[in-house]
Amino acid sequence: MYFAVISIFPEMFATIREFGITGRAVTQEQVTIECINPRDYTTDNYRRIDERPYGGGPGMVMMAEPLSKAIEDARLRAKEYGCRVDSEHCPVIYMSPQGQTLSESSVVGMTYYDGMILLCGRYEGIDERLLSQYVDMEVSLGDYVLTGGELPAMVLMDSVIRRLPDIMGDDKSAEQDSFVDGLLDCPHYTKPHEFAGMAVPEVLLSGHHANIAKWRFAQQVSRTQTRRPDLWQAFTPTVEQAKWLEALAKADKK
Ligand SMILES: Cc1cccc(C(=O)NCC2(NC(=O)c3cccc4nocc34)CCCC2)c1
Repeated sequence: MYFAVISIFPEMFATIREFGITGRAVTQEQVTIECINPRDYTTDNYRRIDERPYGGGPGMVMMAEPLSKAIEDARLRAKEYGCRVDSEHCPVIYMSPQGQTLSESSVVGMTYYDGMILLCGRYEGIDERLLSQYVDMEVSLGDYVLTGGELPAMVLMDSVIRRLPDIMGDDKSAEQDSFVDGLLDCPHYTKPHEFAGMAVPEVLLSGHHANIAKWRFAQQVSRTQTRRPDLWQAFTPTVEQAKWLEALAKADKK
């Protein structure tokens, strides 16, 4: 999968290009992450990419021109990489507080793209005419104020990359399965057996896999009910999980 990131701080993206599972995906060429700096598309001596806002007010606004050239170049590179460069297969996504909030379901949808071109804002934002001309989709990480769109872009890329086929391999984490079915995660334990006077729940030492799976599911259910009643409301159990829920309900009645 091809990612082009348009940002004035390309060095930030070493975080996902050089570490962990995303870094391995890049090394193994399952994923390409190209960083494009709009400053390289300026024509003035000061390499301006921002200007004072029309209408006054604090801060600066990112200019349309350099960003438009950067996006055009990103499209060329995406095409060279083999992407079908249109909004269905390689959208221009603006990381923005005005966007749709990122969710696991929208992440899954993005794994079907050939690629994506991610636009990261800084300062007060980007000239609206650039957005209306080039942006296919605005995506937000959530309702809080940040200094830039780079971290949201990395979160989006991380969540998409880990969902691509052949990335997680045998270390596919249980966490992926749990949250995908809309439940919070169960507790995890590892060596040593004792820590700060606390042992490990006996069932996890029993080697009884069915009981262990039931205990973990029960933990996911109770944690979701207590910590995220909104997720619990929306939870739709599989046939298997519905059976386990019945068994749990019966057990609670005893
Ligand atoms: C709730 C709210 C209202 C008004 C402004 C801002 C704000 O933070 N504005 C600053 C910028 N914020 C983000 O890019 C950004 C922020 C948050 C989540 C995101 N998910 O993707 C990109 C995101 C926009 C231009 C430069 C950074 C936030």
